[in-house]
Amino acid sequence: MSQPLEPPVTIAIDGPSGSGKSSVSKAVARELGLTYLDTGAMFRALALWCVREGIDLADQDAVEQASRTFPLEMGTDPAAPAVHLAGADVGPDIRTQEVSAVVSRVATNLGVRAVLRELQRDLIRQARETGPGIVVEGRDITTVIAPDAEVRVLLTASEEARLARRAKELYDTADAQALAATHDLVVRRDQDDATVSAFFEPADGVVGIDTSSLTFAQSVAAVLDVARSAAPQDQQTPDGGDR
Ligand SMILES: Nc1ncnc2c1ncn2[C@@H]1O[C@H](COP(=O)(O)OP(=O)(O)O)[C@@H](O)[C@H]1O
Ligand SMILES: Nc1ccn([C@H]2C[C@H](O)[C@@H](COP(=O)(O)OP(=O)(O)O)O2)c(=O)n1
Repeated sequence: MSQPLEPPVTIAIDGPSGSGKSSVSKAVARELGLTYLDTGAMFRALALWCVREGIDLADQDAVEQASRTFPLEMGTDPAAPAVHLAGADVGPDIRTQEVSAVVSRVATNLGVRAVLRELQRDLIRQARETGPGIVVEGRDITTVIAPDAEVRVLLTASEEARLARRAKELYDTADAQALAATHDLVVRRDQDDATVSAFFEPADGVVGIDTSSLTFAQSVAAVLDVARSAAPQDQQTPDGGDR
């Protein structure tokens, strides 16, 4: 039997759009009794805030300034991961196609990334100080935000599988029309996002899991297997070879 995970633990999960990050991360957090942070929701909330405040997304300095002051509150309960702006629940608002279409403009702003990086690290630190740990998902968690996480996973899936999942989610079908409508929200967005983060190939020490031909339950089980077989840090080889 593998070594059990010893708290506090950070499970970092990255991957492209539709690879299963959000749904799998929430399920893993619930199963292991950990909290959950959706870092994509932070970029989405900032994009929504800028749209509502009339801040030009092309004005890099203005958007960076907004990222320092916008009234964001992130919930970390995996059963109900709420996102609030100025006290109002914006969970559904940040996932509209309007926000999805522009969020990469905010996420590719390097000033914004530096500001949100500190917020994300603070939330991880708090979770580790006050509980057994956290599952954090995004594009650069395994590489930039928490490269020292006890468990690091990159979820991937073929473009075809990812498009079909998103189309089914949005249009309840993956017919040709739905796939075409989803293309911009998945493929174009990933191309843009990949200019500032590397999330198509696992970095050194990161376990890659291809979910293309897995069911949702199998994807969750695969990540739980990786988590449960991660040896405590002090028992790992210097090059992380036993991850
Ligand atoms: N094998 C699978 N692994 C993960 N998610 C899957 C799988 N098959 C279908 N899905 C579905 O794909 C959709 C996209 O998953 P999501 O977690 O939103 O991805 P991401 O956060 O990476 O964009 C969800 O509706 C999810 O339930
Ligand atoms: N750590 C992160 C998380 C998300 N992003 C970007 C990538 C996406 O365009 C947006 C929204 O991310 P989100 O994970 O919600 O996207 P999807 O679940 O794939 O639709 O933010 C990022 O650049 N870095």
